[in-house]
Amino acid sequence: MDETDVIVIGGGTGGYSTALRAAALGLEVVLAERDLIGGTCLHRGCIPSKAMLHAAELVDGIAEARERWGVKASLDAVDWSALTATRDDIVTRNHRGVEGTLAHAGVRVVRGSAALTGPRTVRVTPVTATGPDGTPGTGDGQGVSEWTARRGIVVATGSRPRTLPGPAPDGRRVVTSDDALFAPGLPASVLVLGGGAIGVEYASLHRSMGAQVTLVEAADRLLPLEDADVSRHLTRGLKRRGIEVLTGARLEEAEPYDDGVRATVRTARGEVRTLEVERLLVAVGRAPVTDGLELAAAGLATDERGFLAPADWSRLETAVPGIHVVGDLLPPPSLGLAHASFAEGLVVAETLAGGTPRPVDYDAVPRVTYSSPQTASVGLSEAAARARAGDDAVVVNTMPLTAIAKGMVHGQGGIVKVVAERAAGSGSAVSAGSAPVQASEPASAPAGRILGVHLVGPHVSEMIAESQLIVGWDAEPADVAQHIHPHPTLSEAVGETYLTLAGRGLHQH
Ligand SMILES: Cc1cc2nc3c(=O)[nH]c(=O)nc-3n(C[C@H](O)[C@H](O)[C@H](O)COP(=O)(O)OP(=O)(O)OC[C@H]3O[C@@H](n4cnc5c(N)ncnc54)[C@H](O)[C@@H]3O)c2cc1C
Ligand SMILES: NC(=O)c1ccc[n+]([C@@H]2O[C@H](COP(=O)([O-])OP(=O)(O)OC[C@H]3O[C@@H](n4cnc5c(N)ncnc54)[C@H](O)[C@@H]3O)[C@@H](O)[C@H]2O)c1
Repeated sequence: MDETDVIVIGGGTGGYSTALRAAALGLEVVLAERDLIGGTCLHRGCIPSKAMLHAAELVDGIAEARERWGVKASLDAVDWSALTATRDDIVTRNHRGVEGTLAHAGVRVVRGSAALTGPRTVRVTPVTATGPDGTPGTGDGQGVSEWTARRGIVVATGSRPRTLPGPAPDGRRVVTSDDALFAPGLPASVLVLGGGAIGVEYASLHRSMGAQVTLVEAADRLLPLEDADVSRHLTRGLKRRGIEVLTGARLEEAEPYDDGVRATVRTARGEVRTLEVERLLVAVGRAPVTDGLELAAAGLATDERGFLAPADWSRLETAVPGIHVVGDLLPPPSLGLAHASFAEGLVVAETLAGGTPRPVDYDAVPRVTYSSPQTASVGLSEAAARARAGDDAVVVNTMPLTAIAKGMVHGQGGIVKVVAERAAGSGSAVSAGSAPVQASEPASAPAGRILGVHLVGPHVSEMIAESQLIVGWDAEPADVAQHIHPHPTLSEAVGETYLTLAGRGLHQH
């Protein structure tokens, strides 16, 4: 049995970030990975999907150039194999980069499937499989190894697509987000089941590439965890692009046949619709991965949904002292997002090195959907703010992006919505479409601390960063309003929204 300071199980974003930070703090780290370093995000999630969505944006640009700007351009065809080659090259280069960074940091990567054998011990059994992109992972190439962790063990085994009873994914007609990447091409028609981030992004991608798309969501709105106005404006934007959006709808039956899938959907109004589509893409969430981990050997068990919950959220430490958990294996309020897992990795590594890092503030983690239109949010939705602080304690200011010149240039609609605490002693409320706060009354500016910011529209993924600092630093509109936004940019709409909430509105009326 070999000894090390820290053993990390799983080399996705959660695991490798923990390993890197722990090594940087001088700890000896072993990282066990049974597939490819980089995990879901790099090989089957964030990176390949955003690469394809970038190509989709270029395709949409051709239509916009022709229809709005008089550019005599047309789309001949999308060469799927060229598109996926570029995508895979980006993934491969990132994969090599992360492996190189780990090696440089001195992290020892052991290729194999890890199981707990006690509260401080792990066994790693080699696996022979290569990853989905065919690239072999790195490792020591040794046989079964047994490790004792002097400081602690970090479980970062992530998640996989959740499937439903009914036809199993076959990689061709019924697919998950994993299979959709490696399918030989894009279908002419698709039913996307699930209107969370994956469903919305893949519906958007397929539509850009010319497919007929029906998006079916069981809840009464898309992105049901986001602010209701985000769902509303996103739905409007997707419908404008020709995507059929059915919310409050259920898939009753799906029957694969030679060339596709015959699906029966019950709509919110109780109508039964039969759709024949080339592909059914199931995007109904992700399930935590713990198979082969042998948690019980360390005295651990998952919760009823399969997550490994920490007993101490501030240190992300389980009920067994010294065993920590990061990433998609965590239940809510963790968010199933790569950047949340990076933050969790930092907290756990610094804890294991003897520090007392600030816990992750899940309310302040930005959430982005890279569809067309995009959505980007941070902090509380209006409903959550009202539920937490009370109806009278909240003010809201919403501004359409088309109210500013750059929004008109883009011509895609969208909104900036800011949710804030009502300032003490302020009587007036600001809300969508209401009269602006008078500039002559700056002392009675209605808004205090900013609780949430919600954006829908083009490029808003790149615009959320300032609001993330504003929410994270408990800023008030008056603190922000004096900082000037460049003209003409979409970000001006954010600045103008804060100006109004500070009682100094310029253009908003
Ligand atoms: C289509 C899609 C798009 C996404 N887009 C985004 C996005 O744009 N932005 C964003 O923030 N998030 C996005 N996500 C979510 C993001 O991918 C996850 O939150 C993130 O990958 C979680 O990282 P993790 O380290 O917890 O788990 P994973 O990345 O799943 O890594 C876990 C690793 O553990 C390994 N493992 C499992 N069991 C064992 C074992 N017993 N022994 C050894 N190794 C083991 C696995 O092989 C895997 O490599 C997306 C997800 C999907 C599916
Ligand atoms: N841009 C991003 O940050 C990004 C992109 C993709 C994925 N992710 C993350 O990956 C994870 C998985 O994403 P996801 O979209 O699969 O999961 P999700 O849980 O976010 O959304 C799943 C959706 O499917 C719906 N649903 C469930 N069962 C259904 C059914 N039978 N019929 C119709 N609808 C049904 C749910 O109501 C929900 O809205 C999430 O944590 C997500 O945040 C993030």
